[in-house]
Amino acid sequence: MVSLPVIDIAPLAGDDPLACRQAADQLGVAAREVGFFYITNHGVSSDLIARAYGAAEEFFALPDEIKWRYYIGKSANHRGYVPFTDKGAYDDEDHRSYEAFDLAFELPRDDPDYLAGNLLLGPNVWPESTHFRETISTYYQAISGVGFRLCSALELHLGLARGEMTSLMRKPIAQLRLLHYLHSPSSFVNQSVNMGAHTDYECLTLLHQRQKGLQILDSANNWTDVPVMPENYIVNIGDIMEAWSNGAFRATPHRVLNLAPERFSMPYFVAPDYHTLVKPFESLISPENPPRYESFLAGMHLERMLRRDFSYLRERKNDSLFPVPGSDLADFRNPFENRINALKS
Ligand SMILES: O=C(O)CCC(=O)C(=O)O
Ligand SMILES: [Fe+2]
Repeated sequence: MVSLPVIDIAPLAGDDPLACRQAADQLGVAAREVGFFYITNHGVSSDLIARAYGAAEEFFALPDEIKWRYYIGKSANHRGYVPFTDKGAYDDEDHRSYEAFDLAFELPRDDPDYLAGNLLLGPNVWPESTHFRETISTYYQAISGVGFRLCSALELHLGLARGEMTSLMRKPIAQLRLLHYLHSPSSFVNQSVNMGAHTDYECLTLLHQRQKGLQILDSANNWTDVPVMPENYIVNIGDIMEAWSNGAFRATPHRVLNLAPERFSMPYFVAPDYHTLVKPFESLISPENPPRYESFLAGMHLERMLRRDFSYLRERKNDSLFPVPGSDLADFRNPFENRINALKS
C-alpha cells in the first residue's frame, strides 16, 4: 500500500488567504511528487455521496432490457449506459467485467455544438427513475464545484493569473462515470486486471471509491494498492494538466483489479472546454524550461482516447471531426502513457 498525502481543502473555501495559499501549495507539491492524493473536508456531504451510490446501485440492478434503453451507442454525444459487452482496446484487460453510466455537463438540445454534431457536448440521457436525475445532477454540481476550487488553487500554486485555467472551463467536457465492477468468475489470479492501465485524459480526476481494487504505478514502476478512505476523495492528475504544467505535474497511470465480488466507484473528470487549445502555460516556459508538449485540442484528445476505450465508438469511425489514428487503434499510443508503454516493451 502507498501512503498518499491527505490534504485538507477546507481553507480553499474559507476567507484566510494565508491558509488558502498553504493548502494550494500542499496540493501543488502532491501533484508534482506523486500525481495522486486524497482531499479531505471537501464539502460534499456523506449523505449526498451515499444517495449518489444508491441511485447508481438501483440503476445497475435493473434488468438488462431496461438498462439497454439508455445504451450509450444510441446517443450522439456519448451519454448513457455502457454495458459489460463494450470493450476497450487494452491488452492488459484480461478480465474486464464492468458496466457504467456516463454523463457530463448538461446542455440544452439547441446547443450549437450539439446541433453541429459534436461527439461530446449536449444533453444527458436520463433513466426514467424519478430521483436518479435529481440526485445525480445534484452530485454533479457539488463535485464540479470541488473541481473548480482545486483548479483555482493550482493556478495560485503555479503562479498563474487568476482564471488562467478556470476561465477555460465554461462549457467543459467534464464527465461523471458511475461504475459497477463485477468480479469475473473466470479469474482466479488475484492480480487479474479488470480496468486496464491508463492515465486519465483530462485535468484532474476526483474519484470516490468504497471497495479496494484501484492501483497506481509508483515512481519505481510498481503497481501499488490505493487504500479505501470513504470520507476522502482521491485526486489524480490527468494528461491535460500535465501538459498545461509543462510536466511539473504528472499524470499517473492506474488500473483496477478484479477483487471484490462487486465494486462501485464514481470518478468525475475535471476538464476544459472542447475547443481549448492545450499547451503549457506561457509563464511556465523559459529558455531553461522550453515547452515539452506540442499543443493539442482538448476535445480531440478526449475523442481519440474514448475511441480506444469504447468499441461502440470504434465502430462509428466516420463521425469524428478529427482523423482517427490507426484504423483499429491497435498501434495507437497515448504519449502521456510513456511509463505504461515502457513497462510493455
Ligand atoms: O474505479 C476506479 O477506481 C477507477 C476508475 C478509473 O480509473 C477511470 O474510470 O478512469
Ligand atoms: Fe482512470
